[in-house]
Amino acid sequence: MGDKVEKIILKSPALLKYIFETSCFPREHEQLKQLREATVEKYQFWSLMNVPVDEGLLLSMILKLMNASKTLELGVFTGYSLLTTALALPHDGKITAIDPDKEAYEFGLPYIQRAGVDHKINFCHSDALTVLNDLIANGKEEGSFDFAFVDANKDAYIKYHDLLLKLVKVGGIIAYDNTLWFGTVAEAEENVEEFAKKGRKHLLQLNSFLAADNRIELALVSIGDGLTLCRRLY
Ligand SMILES: C[S@@+](CC[C@H](N)C(=O)[O-])C[C@H]1O[C@@H](n2cnc3c(N)ncnc32)[C@H](O)[C@@H]1O
Repeated sequence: MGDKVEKIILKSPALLKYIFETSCFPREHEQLKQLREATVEKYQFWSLMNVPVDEGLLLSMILKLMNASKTLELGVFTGYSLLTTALALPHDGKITAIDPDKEAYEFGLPYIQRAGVDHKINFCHSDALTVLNDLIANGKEEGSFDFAFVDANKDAYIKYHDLLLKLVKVGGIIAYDNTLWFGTVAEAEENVEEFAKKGRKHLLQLNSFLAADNRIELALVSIGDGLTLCRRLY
């Protein structure tokens, strides 16, 4: 399936090359570059799970614009978006990062350490639903997070949404990755390759759900594989 999957939504290779070469690669932090390259070498096809460089730069810009200092990261893998976030937060910033795959996180950890930002990360080797429910149950964390980046199992995004709306402060952002699912959300089901069908269904449900949710302000950005930004209104 590898050759057929293009995660990046922009389908003009020349324009994509131009954007990456002029504005993205020259601005990518050295440790992010090394992490991205090492992830490709080790994980081959699955390295596509790292957020692409242009999306990383956008996430960094958003975090800095909103002066975020406390965030949640659901779905870490080797940590491209995690390192991006850790670099964007102030020295005393804190990230609760959750993933049941500790091995991938540990693969990326030396790059995070070399960037000098590992002290900002609390890695939870767990499933995100458990950690989010625990954070709510402990009674001190509701409304305390500035930002949440959700790039984990797509079948639970709607469940995460209700919990995250409790944990993120009013005015805070919940960002969902892969909301255009290789562009398949706009294709008829019979034209979608088998491996993409399940995810497409979950993302179609999420996109309709978010569009009707009056608790948030919404912007679906066609960058990477689609990034939906939700700002908590009340
Ligand atoms: C697309 S990758 C994350 C990529 C990462 N954001 C990056 O930029 O490198 C998805 C990750 O979600 C994790 N995941 C799967 N199920 C999960 C769950 N229930 N809770 C938290 N993370 C989960 C997987 O182990 C995988 O590492």
